[in-house]
Parts: sequence; C-alpha cells; structure tokens
Amino acid sequence: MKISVIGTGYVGLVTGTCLAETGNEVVCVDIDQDKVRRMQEGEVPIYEPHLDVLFLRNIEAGRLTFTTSLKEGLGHGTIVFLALPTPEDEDGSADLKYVLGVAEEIGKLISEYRVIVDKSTVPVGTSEKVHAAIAKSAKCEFDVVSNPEFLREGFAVDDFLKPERIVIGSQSERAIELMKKLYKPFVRSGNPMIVMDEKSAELTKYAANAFLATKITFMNEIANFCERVGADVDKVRIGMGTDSRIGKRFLFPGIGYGGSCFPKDVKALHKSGKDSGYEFQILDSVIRVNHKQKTILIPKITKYFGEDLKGRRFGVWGLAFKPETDDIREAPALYMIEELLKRGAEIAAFDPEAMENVKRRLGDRISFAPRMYGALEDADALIICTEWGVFRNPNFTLMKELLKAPVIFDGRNLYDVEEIRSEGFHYESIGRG
Ligand SMILES: NC(=O)c1ccc[n+]([C@@H]2O[C@H](COP(=O)([O-])OP(=O)(O)OC[C@H]3O[C@@H](n4cnc5c(N)ncnc54)[C@H](O)[C@@H]3O)[C@@H](O)[C@H]2O)c1
Ligand SMILES: O=c1ccn([C@@H]2O[C@H](COP(=O)(O)OP(=O)(O)O[C@H]3O[C@H](CO)[C@@H](O)[C@H](O)[C@H]3O)[C@@H](O)[C@H]2O)c(=O)[nH]1
Repeated sequence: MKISVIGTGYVGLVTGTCLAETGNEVVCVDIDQDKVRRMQEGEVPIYEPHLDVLFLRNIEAGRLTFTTSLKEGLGHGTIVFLALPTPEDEDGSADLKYVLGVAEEIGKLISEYRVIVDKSTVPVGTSEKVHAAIAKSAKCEFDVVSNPEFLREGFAVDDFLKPERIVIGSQSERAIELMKKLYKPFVRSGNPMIVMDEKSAELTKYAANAFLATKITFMNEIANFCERVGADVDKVRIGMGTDSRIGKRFLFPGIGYGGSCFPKDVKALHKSGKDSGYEFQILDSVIRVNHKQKTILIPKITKYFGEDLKGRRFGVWGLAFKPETDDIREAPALYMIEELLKRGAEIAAFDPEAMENVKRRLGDRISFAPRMYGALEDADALIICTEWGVFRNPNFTLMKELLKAPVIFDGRNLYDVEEIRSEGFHYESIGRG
C-alpha cells in the first residue's frame, strides 16, 4: 500500500519504518530540513534500539523515502498518518497547533480520496476538529481516523511490530477496511484490532497513560511511607505484584515518571476534565505527588551534607528520562540537577546516549564525563537517576577509589541494600529503610 507519514519524530519515524518493513511504500514528511537531509543520507536522527537496521534496509529497498514537501507526501499515500507534536500548552492542555495547522494544509492539497490517520495523542473531539479543518478547503472525499499509538521509547520497534492491541476510531467502513488491510501483518499473533468511535479511541490513549502514571505514583507514595515505618518497598512490590489483578509491571518506585508522554498527557486529561466541568481529583494528586517525587533525593542529600552544597561535587549517572533512549523531555535527572545547582553544588554527569541533548540544554553549567567512572573522580557522592543496564553491576572497588567518600544516593533502587552496605558504601535509595 502507499503510505505517507507527516512528522518523523519517535512515533512517525518508527511508524514509517515499520510499515515499510511489511512491504508498503512509505514517504515521510518533516518540516525540519536538516533532519530530512540527514535521513536521506541514511542517518537515524534519534537513538532507538533496532531502528537503524530496519531503517537502512527499507531505504536501500526504495520503500522508505523522506521529503520536506507536504504536497509530495499527500500526492503519494492513500493513508496519511499524522505523527505531529502535541506539547503541553501554558494552561496544561494539549497544544493542537501542529495537528490543526497541517490539517488545514491537507484540505488545500488533496485531490483524491485520502484517509487521514491521527497517531498523535490528542484530546477527545480532535478528530472532529481535524475533519472540519480539512473540510474547509477539500474538494475530494476523505476520512479521519483516530489511531492512538502505544509504543514505548526504547522498545518502540518491538512494540510497533508486535502490538498488544491496535485501536482504531472511525465510523467509516471504507477507512476501517483500509486500516484492517494495513495492520493485518501486525495482528496475526492474535492480538486484537479494536474498532470503536473516534472519541472513545482518543480517550483510550489518555486513560491508558493516566492509569499507568497513577500506578507508578501510587507505588512512589507506598515507597515514601515505607521509609517512615521501616518497611521495604521491594518486598511490598513483589508481594503485591504477584496478584494477577495488580500485575508485576509498572510497580517500580523511583524519582517520578518523566518523558514526552506521561507528564503532558496526565495534565492534558486533567485540563480536558476541567473544561467539561469534571474535576479529576486522582489526576490532580498524581501531578502533585510526581512533581515532588522528582526531587525526593534532595532532602536525603541535604540531611547528609547540610543545606549548603557549595564546594560539593556530585557525580550523576543517568540523564535520559529512562534507559535505552536519548530523550530528556521532562527527565527527573534535570529537575534534580537544577536543585543541586541552586544549592551551589558542582555536577559531573554521564549518560550512555543523552549527553549531547543535555549539553544543548545546560551548556557548561555542568560538566560531562565521557566514561561512567569519570563522573566519580573527586565527587563527594554518586547520584543515580536512570537505570541504564551498565550501572547495574559496576566495579565497586574502582568506585570507592574514585569517590572522595563511598556515598551513593540511588533514585532507581539498583543495588541490594545489604550487599552495597557490606561493600562499605553509605547507600540511600527509595523506600528501603
Ligand atoms: N514519543 C513517544 O514515545 C510517543 C508514543 C506514543 C504517542 N506519542 C505521541 O505522538 C506524537 C508525536 O510524538 P513524538 O515523540 O514522535 O514527537 P517528536 O517531537 O519526536 O516528533 C515530531 C516531529 O514532527 C515534526 N513536525 C513538526 N511540525 C511539522 C509540520 N508542520 N510538518 C511536518 N513535520 C512537522 C517535527 O520536526 C518532529 O520531527 C505526540 O502527540 C505524542 O504525544 C508519542
Ligand atoms: O515501574 C515504573 C515504570 C516506569 N517508570 C517511569 O515512567 C516513565 C515512563 O516510562 P515508560 O512508560 O516506560 O516510557 P514511555 O516511552 O514514556 O512510554 C509511555 O508513554 C508512551 C507515550 O504516550 C506510551 O505510548 C507508552 O505506552 C507509555 O508506556 C519513565 O520516566 C520511567 O522511569 C517508573 O518510574 N516506574
């Protein structure tokens, strides 16, 4: 089939590449000229495991091409995916300017039947707005479909190729048939394609993200309580998670959820509720608890070193909002670093993939170590913000040699408390005494 994808970020590029992998001819459109040039030259502009192999294979096969021309993109694909940003607006709502701006252009440019598929995360009712924006100038038939994306960064290729479910919101038989044909290779393992109305599809995405963010936040509160009563959240987590109604996943406490989705999506759903006269009390609490959780290590650090951190140097391991990505949007590490800088501390940071992005944001306000142990040289303590695999089993002897004193504040509970203390470290983590 002929497919176009508008917006080639984490979602658009993965969507375009994976659809090319099943034999479709895909044209990807992006407004960022430099990004398009790099992709045309065979460079994957983001770090996403396993994407490069599929990307190059499909470019070489001529099934995956890139352009800055929306007109060219719309001339190609019968199915046109919108994978555009929907960032947080000042009032917490999702900013629809990219989606609706492109929709208006689509209306002016299409000359034959097109299915416009919204993959961006958008508030309930956006489908109607997209329809209206296109209809302003369209001189041919078209359908608008809501098809929210559930991929996780770091696992994006696998999640796209083997989705647990595909949600399609549409009332057009013609569009639904085309979507079924396109997604057939991805639902062959028996995972369902769930067809519903557009509004329910749009809300499914927000409900899923808000639920997961609430699950994490609940565990963060349990962890904070564990510290006060001397319980161990790891044991509580395992004890709870074995109940299949609760499940083992997404129960890991830490320094809060971050990323390009949960923070903005929880706020957008909360704001949508407000706009329609409904106060989401749970989400209100989730937002407040998560905000506090991002700097939950700070009181532990100041209790140990005192409020004034002038002259103190900290090594920070992990800057990305989670492992296996270079994405630093709403990364808890950055909130932590700002608080430490405010108190006069010096920071030397290391992250396997996200340092370039942080350099662009923080410049020389902190220093960067090319290797993980470099961040520990002459540091008063190590602070762990992201659970990259490489931090899980480090050389503790070398760490003790490099650090001024063997002190670790761990925001991701990487080490066994007894073991690390028997190695001679002062070790503080989340919810474990
Ligand atoms: N990142 C994720 O893991 C994820 C997962 C599921 C859903 N989503 C949702 O998908 C949407 C996209 O997210 P993302 O993380 O891929 O965003 P992104 O910021 O990584 O990418 C968006 C891309 O759109 C391009 N763009 C902006 N305006 C454009 C225009 N007028 N024409 C063409 N291209 C344009 C940008 O240059 C950029 O390359 C958001 O609504 C997000 O909430 C994201
Ligand atoms: O037990 C857990 C699980 C996650 N997190 C944190 O939660 C955030 C989000 O993690 P994750 O969901 O793995 O990453 P995302 O790539 O942001 O994916 C989420 O957001 C996407 C964008 O909407 C959705 O498509 C995915 O289904 C949804 O999982 C990160 O900061 C994690 O550190 C925890 O603190 N504890």
